[in-house]
Amino acid sequence: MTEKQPMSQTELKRLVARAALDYIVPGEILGVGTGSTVDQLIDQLPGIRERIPACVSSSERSTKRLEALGFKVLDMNEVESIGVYIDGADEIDPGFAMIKGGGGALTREKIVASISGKFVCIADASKKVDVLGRFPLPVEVIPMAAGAIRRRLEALGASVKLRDFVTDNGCSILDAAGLSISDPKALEDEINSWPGVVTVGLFAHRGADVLLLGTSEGVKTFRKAE
Ligand SMILES: O=C(CO)[C@H](O)[C@H](O)COP(=O)(O)O
Repeated sequence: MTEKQPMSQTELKRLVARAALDYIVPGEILGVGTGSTVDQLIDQLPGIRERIPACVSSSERSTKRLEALGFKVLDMNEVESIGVYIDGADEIDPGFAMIKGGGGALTREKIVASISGKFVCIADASKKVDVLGRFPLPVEVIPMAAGAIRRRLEALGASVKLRDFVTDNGCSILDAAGLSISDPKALEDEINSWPGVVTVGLFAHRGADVLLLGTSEGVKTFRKAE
């Protein structure tokens, strides 16, 4: 008898992406995030094309992929609200606060999420943690402030690296490792208050509403407590 092989991370991502299709409301504009899990989602959207009149995307990368598949991508200024936003995460805690921005799209992700009624997070099981901070926290900054923000993050105990990357907004990203984030809302507020910070990749005030987690036993669905 052949033993069943464990699913690869890519297969888990495909699985949760497929499960997210059920959350798409026919006729509503869809908010589309960024990353390898979302790429799996985008690749499955043509199968339900007739349900999606248009999308709002959180990055040039996702926009290109959506447009290549023939989807209409609206500028966010043309849209007042979005029903459902589907995106991945680098980490998610039991309160549904997330670290995002591993792919560098944190600011636009936060903007699109802010006008979305429901945030559906799609992630493989490795992303679920008890306390945020194992994944380095991305902070998008105005380039001239990078040194000052780095020092402030180091004062919090982080070890900080400047990412070799320019965001879609023409800004820089600092990755702050070694923070154990027990109060994500307070840290989100604090870092966002520093002059020169565009966005911190903590999504605590606007966390996820639904988590679709890809596990070896299949997709597990978690809903945020009211
Ligand atoms: O926040 C993000 C991009 O800015 C992504 O959602 C996050 O990095 C997860 O990516 P992946 O699905 O590739 O693991």
